[in-house]
Amino acid sequence: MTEQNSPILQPTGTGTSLRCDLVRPSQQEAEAAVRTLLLWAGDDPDREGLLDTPSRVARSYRELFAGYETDPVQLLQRSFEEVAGYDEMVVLRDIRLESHCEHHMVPIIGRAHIGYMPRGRVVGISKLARVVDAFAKRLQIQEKLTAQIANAINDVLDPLGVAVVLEGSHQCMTTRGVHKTGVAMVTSTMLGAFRDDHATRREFLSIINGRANTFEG
Ligand SMILES: Nc1nc2c(ncn2[C@@H]2O[C@H](COP(=O)(O)OP(=O)(O)OP(=O)(O)O)[C@@H](O)[C@H]2O)c(=O)[nH]1
Ligand SMILES: [Zn+2]
Repeated sequence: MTEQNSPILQPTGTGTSLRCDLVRPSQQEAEAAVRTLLLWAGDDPDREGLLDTPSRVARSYRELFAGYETDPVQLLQRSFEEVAGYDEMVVLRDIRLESHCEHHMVPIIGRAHIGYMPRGRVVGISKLARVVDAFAKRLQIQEKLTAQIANAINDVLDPLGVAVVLEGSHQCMTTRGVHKTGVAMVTSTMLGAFRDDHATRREFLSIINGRANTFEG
């Protein structure tokens, strides 16, 4: 099924706008779907412990997939020009990453590292972490997530360059399927100076590698 005709809300293109032509089912319909899955798993949705599970899962989905409600462009709109001529790279490393893979709907846990070379304007650093969440709290593959974060920062801030590196542990590989633990998927998108200038890229990579490289998957 292609992105064009997929019946779920999802980002288009490089990923800052959402399809709005899709109708969200009611809470009641979502709960009925969870009930069906409980039966499918082989359990009894009417036993005491599972009675509230459909409504909990529906609420939990709102939280886990809150990124569909967030506009990353808006998050990056507020920037500051009073930086006393600061024109070196800004790096935010080890941003906790929590996402869900679009194939199995199980967690991807890891870290994001973001660098950019400001062109006279900087953004509040928490906004970079919020942009990670805006895209991560959707159904994702890691390559697309990486590109979306980098492209959003590049499009809105128009910096001299952007670098995004993600390290992710995919639970669809650790708790099911091939069952390989301790595997990190590493993806990167380098734009502008980080793509064209080897020294800039090296400086960024040495900054993000200057610490213990472990995370809980
Ligand atoms: N490239 C990429 N692959 C991913 C990502 N997350 C999960 N996958 C892979 O997506 C693939 C889906 O493959 P399928 O053969 O359709 O699904 P499956 O039968 O459940 O595959 P197994 O996981 O091998 O059991 C698997 O190889 C996953 O490891 C991701 O972020 N990027
Ligand atoms: Zn998966």
